[in-house]
Order: sequence, then structure tokens, then C-alpha cells
Amino acid sequence: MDDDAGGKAPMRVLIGYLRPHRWILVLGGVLSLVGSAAGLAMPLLAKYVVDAFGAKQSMAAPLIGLTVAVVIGAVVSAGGSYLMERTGEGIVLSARRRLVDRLLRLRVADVDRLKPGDLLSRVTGDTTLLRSVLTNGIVDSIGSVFMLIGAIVMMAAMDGILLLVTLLVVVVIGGLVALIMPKIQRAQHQAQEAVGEMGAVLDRALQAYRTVKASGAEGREVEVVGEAAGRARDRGLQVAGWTSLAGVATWMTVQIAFLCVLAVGGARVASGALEVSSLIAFLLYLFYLVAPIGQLVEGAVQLQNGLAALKRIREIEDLPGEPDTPVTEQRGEPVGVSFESVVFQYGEDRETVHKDVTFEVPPGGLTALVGPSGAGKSTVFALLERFYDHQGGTITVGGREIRDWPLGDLRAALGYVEQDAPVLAGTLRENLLFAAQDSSEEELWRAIRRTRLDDLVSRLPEGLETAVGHRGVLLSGGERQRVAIARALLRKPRLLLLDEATSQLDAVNELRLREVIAEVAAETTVLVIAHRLSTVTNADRIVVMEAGEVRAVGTHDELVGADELYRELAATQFLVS
Ligand SMILES: Nc1ncnc2c1ncn2[C@@H]1O[C@H](COP(=O)(O)OP(=O)(O)OP(=O)(O)O)[C@@H](O)[C@H]1O
Repeated sequence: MDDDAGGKAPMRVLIGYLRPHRWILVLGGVLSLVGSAAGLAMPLLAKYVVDAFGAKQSMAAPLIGLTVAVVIGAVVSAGGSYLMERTGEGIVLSARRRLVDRLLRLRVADVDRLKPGDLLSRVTGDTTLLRSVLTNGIVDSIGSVFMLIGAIVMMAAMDGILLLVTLLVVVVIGGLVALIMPKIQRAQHQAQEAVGEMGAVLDRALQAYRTVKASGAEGREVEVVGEAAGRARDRGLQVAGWTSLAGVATWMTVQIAFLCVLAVGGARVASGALEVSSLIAFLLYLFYLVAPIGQLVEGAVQLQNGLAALKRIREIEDLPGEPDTPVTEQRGEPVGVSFESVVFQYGEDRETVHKDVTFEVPPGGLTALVGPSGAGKSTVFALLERFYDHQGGTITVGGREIRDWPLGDLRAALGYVEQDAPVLAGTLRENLLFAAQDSSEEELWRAIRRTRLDDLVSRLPEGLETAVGHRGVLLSGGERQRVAIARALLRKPRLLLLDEATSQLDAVNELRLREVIAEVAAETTVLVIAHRLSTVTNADRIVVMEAGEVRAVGTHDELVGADELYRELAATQFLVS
């Protein structure tokens, strides 16, 4: 990341985040200023109390003034700070919404390169840092600057020479702090990267939880996550180191200034050039410099932290997203598919997965894709869903070139059942309605009956309202696949893409699945990546793929006679029921 992106650009982005809240910010700023003004009046009022005491006059008026200033200062400051916290939360909320919106609209090819755990930490952790920029950062800094200027004006009124002494010390050490700030931003960015990396490693272990246990790899994974956590700690320590240095510099500023003022001021009082009460008030104002200087340094640190976080947020927001095209076409007739000399590779540095894929699927009926592992079958589905764009040849759906379809309409026309049939945490009902929220109760039950899920629903303790557990762990593999099919069917697809589970299903589940597929194929186009002989024997046509090419198309009987690879696959690779 270049310096510009780390410096000016994020600052502009930050201002973009603040703009919608500007009036609240102005109000908060005004309250903060009033609070500061009340605070500033206190030493002056204290001087009047001392003068009144010295002159043996009534102290009532200055004491009442002092009390009023204290109360107003406290109330107004509290109100201002609440407003700022509120706005801070609002900014975190909008940053999170924007980031999540972008995340879920990224192109699959970009998501392939990103680590889910790291993405999670950007949404949860980095956005939180934005709040502190606002509360501790910008607003407190505005109040502090006012306080600082006010204190300096008052000090100038007390004694110009003492002020000069104070400013000299402040400027020298302020310069030192300014040098430290960019280092804090860099260290904070690295610290957040390290936290993201830790999230990514932990996510890896949690995603493969059972494999980790079955491999006896708990200790090793704990170690790996621990190492990542260690790196996050090291980076955090760097941030802490620089921040402490800035803190020490601030503290020293005030201490040194205090000693200098005491020495010079004492001499001036002794020579009669300064009143004792003025020296006391001056020292009180000096004391007043502590808080604003501290806050300014803290604000600058928070700003560096926020800018570092913003950089990580922008890295995602700047990725191109898919076009957000609304669904305009209503459901329609089954569509056919054609691949003509399709060429595709997942990346420029990757092998060509589809070298020359040509086949045709007319509307309706069951077409099976078969072939050895790695032949490019699942890639056919990925291209049809436009998760990726093919580089050569033509793909049409319903006679229309796939790139001419509005993305929303294309995906609405397709039902897609992945091989591992993901079931989301939530109830069975939520899972079934996931792709078609507006389905009626009647449509829902029709899909349940068609996929032979009625048994399951009646067996579950709370029927459709039963929570199916994280990733559907409460369901069997066959049940998960049928839930995924029912979900896809509720979308009333014009083309159903079904990547059959490779796992062995029991005879009952196998039969049910076969019946379901046959029934659906009577209504719409079904393209199935088949892993079972029983699925393909009933298919209207079978497309045999090998190493990125289509080597034969035909029915089971035709292919058994004509294609050697198919014969082999049929004899050895399919999971025969
Ligand atoms: N997202 C991806 N990024 C990069 N390469 C990929 C990606 N998905 C698949 N591949 C590669 O593309 C090739 C074809 O994969 P594909 O999943 O289409 O084969 P398949 O015929 O469906 O195999 P299987 O039956 O084992 O699922 C494989 O070599 C695979 O490594």
C-alpha cells in the first residue's frame, strides 16, 4: 500500500463517513466548546476568590460563579460526549453495512483469494476503530484545541514571559510527537493485519473441525493459531510502545514547563514584576494544558489507528462488485443450454480447465454430466451461474448469450444445488425458503412432498421450526441434499443444476433422490453432475467430459456400446446402488 493510500486518501474517505452526521457533530462540537469555556473560566474565578480573600472582601459572588461554571461544564460536557458516542456508533453501523454489502456482492473469483476469517475481522474489528477516531479523535481534539487556545490567551494575559517559556517547551516536544504519529499508523495497520491473519487461521480450523479432531491435529492447530495470536501481540506491543512514547513526551512537556514556569515565575514574583495570585492562576492554566495536550496526542493516536483500519476496510470496498441487477423477468418455460467451443481458465496463471467444451441441452428432460474427477464438470455449473466469465466460445441459456442476460434474471432462472449441499444455521423452514422467500405455505409443502422430506418434517421435534444446527449438522447427507433440492425447486427454476453428492447414500435415500430427479425433469430442464449409475441410466442424454473436453454424448445404452471411457466409468467409478 502506498503512502498516499495510507495518508490523504483515507482522510478523504473518513470525511465521507462523517459528512452525513455533520450537524450532530457541529452540535457536539459546540457543547464541547461550551464545556471547555466553563472549564477555562474556573482558574480565573479561582483568582478572584484568592483576590477577594486577600482584600478581605465577600467571596460569595466568585464562589457562586465558580460553582455555576463547574455544574455547567459537567452537564454540557456529558451531553456533548453522549452525542459523540451516539454518532460514533452510527458511523460504525454505516461502515459495517457498506462493508457487508460489498462483501456479499464481490465476484466469486475475488472471494476465492480472500480469507473468510480475515474478512470477519475487518467487519467486526476494524470498523470499531472508526468510532474512536470520532469520539476520542476528532471531537475531543476540537475541544482540546479550543481549550488550548483559551488557556494560552489567558496565560498571555497573566504574563507574556512565562507564556513564552511554556510555548518553547511545548513546541519542542510537540515536534517529537509529530514524528512518532506515522509510525503508530503503520504499526496499527500491521497489528490489524495480524489480527485478521489470526482470524483466518482460526477459521480454517473451525471449518474443518471434525477433520482436525480425526487427524489428532488439535495441538498443532492450537499452536498455529497461537503463533498468529503471538504475531498480533507483537504488533500490538509495537503500537503500545510508540503510543507510550508519545504519552511520555506529553507528560514531560507539562512537567518541564511546570518547573520552568515555577523557576522563572518565582524569580519574577521575588522581583515584584508579578503578583502571587497571577503566578497561581498561571500555574493552574498550565495545569489546564495537561488535559488538552494529552487529548490531542490521544486524538492523533486514535486518528492513526482509525486511518489504519480504514485502509483495510477500503481494500475490500475498492474491489469490483457484481452488477446489482434486479430480477425483472417472471418465471417462465424450461430453458435449454448450449456450450460451443468454450474455453476457460480460473486465472491467467492457471491451467486451462475447459479447452473446448461443446454440448447442447434442449429445454426439459434430464441431462447428466459424467467424467473423471477434474474433468471440468463443476466448472460448467460455475460458468452457467456466471460465478466466472469464460474466455472463449459461446454459452447460451434459453437461446440467449449468457453475457446478455441481466445477472439477476439469469440466476433467478437457475436452481443450483451444490455438491456438499450447504444447509445454513437456522430452522428448516428458513433453509427451505432461503431462495424464494415469498413462497406460499402450499408451495412450500408441495416442495417438501416432492423431495420426500415430509417424513423428516414429521419426525423432527418442532417440525419445520426445528433448528438444523450449524451447517445442518442435525441432518444426514441425503437429507441435506434433498433440503437443498427443495430449496432450489421453490425458486421454480427454468434450469436446475444439481451437483450430486458423492457420498454413499443408503438405499432408501438413493431411491428417493432418483425419484425426485425424475419428477423434476418431467417439469423443467435438469442438468445433473452424476456420481451414481442409477442417476444416469434414466437420463435423456449423457455428456461425457474428459480433461476439459466433451468426448461423447448419448444415452446410457448408446455410450456403453460406443465409448470406452464411459464403459469404464460405468463399470468402476459410479457408486452403484
Ligand atoms: N475456484 C477454483 N480456482 C482455481 N481452480 C479451480 C477452481 N475450481 C476448480 N478448479 C480446478 O479446475 C479443474 C476442474 O475442476 P472441476 O471442479 O470443474 O472438475 P470436476 O470434473 O467437477 O471434478 P469433481 O468430479 O472431482 O468435482 C480442477 O483441476 C480444479 O483444480
